[in-house]
Amino acid sequence: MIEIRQLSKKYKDADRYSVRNLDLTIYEKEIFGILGPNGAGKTTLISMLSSLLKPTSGSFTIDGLSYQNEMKQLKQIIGIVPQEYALYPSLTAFENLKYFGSMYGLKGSALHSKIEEHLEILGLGTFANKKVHTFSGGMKRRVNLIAGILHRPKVLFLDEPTVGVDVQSKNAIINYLKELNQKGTTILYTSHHLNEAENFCSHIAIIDLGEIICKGEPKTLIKEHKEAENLEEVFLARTGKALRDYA
Ligand SMILES: Nc1ncnc2c1ncn2[C@@H]1O[C@H](COP(=O)(O)OP(=O)(O)OP(=O)(O)O)[C@@H](O)[C@H]1O
Repeated sequence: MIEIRQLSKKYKDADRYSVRNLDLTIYEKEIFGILGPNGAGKTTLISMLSSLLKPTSGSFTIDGLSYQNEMKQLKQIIGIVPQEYALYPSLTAFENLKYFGSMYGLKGSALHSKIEEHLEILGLGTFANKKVHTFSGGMKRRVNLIAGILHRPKVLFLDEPTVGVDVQSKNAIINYLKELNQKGTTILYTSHHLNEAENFCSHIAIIDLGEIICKGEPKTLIKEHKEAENLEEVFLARTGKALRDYA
């Protein structure tokens, strides 16, 4: 489904690669977690795959479509939920979602009922006509999520979709994503919540300094690390305890 070959990114004027010669295959219907310390290259990787950032070298295909030659078709089959809210604060939740839906060619009563349905599922039905700047962080995260999936993408990219939200919102978001996955959406997400990733992901890769240092099913990785009882302990065993500060 997603074939990544020798993908690299070096930002202008940077003295090191943020993603380096990365090879990875993600299969259809997987929930794949990209985990790693601060500055490991998670956002850089997901931004390249979701066509927000141009790779320095290497290639990838999504559902057989190449980012170099078939970008237009590729953009139609992916959904993006970025780390920063991509919402207009002075518009209502409904108006925001109408705008995002129309960007994907959705319109009329079909779009309206889709928006209402999703707002309802994510507990925002009664807030449809309230301006987004009045929303809490958890409410904004849920609207941000709906904006990325209204067009029913085959592949969904999410960059830390549960950062800064309470347990209830996190629960609603994760359950909703599981449902989408069961209906056939392949999910690639980044997170620092290793407990969440352990339960949510079918497969994970830990990256550090732009390279994959281990990958597999969470349960298998925990078994392979004799000293580890959970994914967080695998993570610390593989990435160490040193702080990661780069500028
Ligand atoms: N626009 C940019 N220009 C230069 N360097 C950048 C830019 N964006 C990111 N970097 C650098 O690239 C590296 C990878 O950053 P990236 O944001 O991809 O990491 P991350 O794993 O998502 O980190 P975090 O967990 O903190 O979000 C870091 O060293 C960062 O400083």
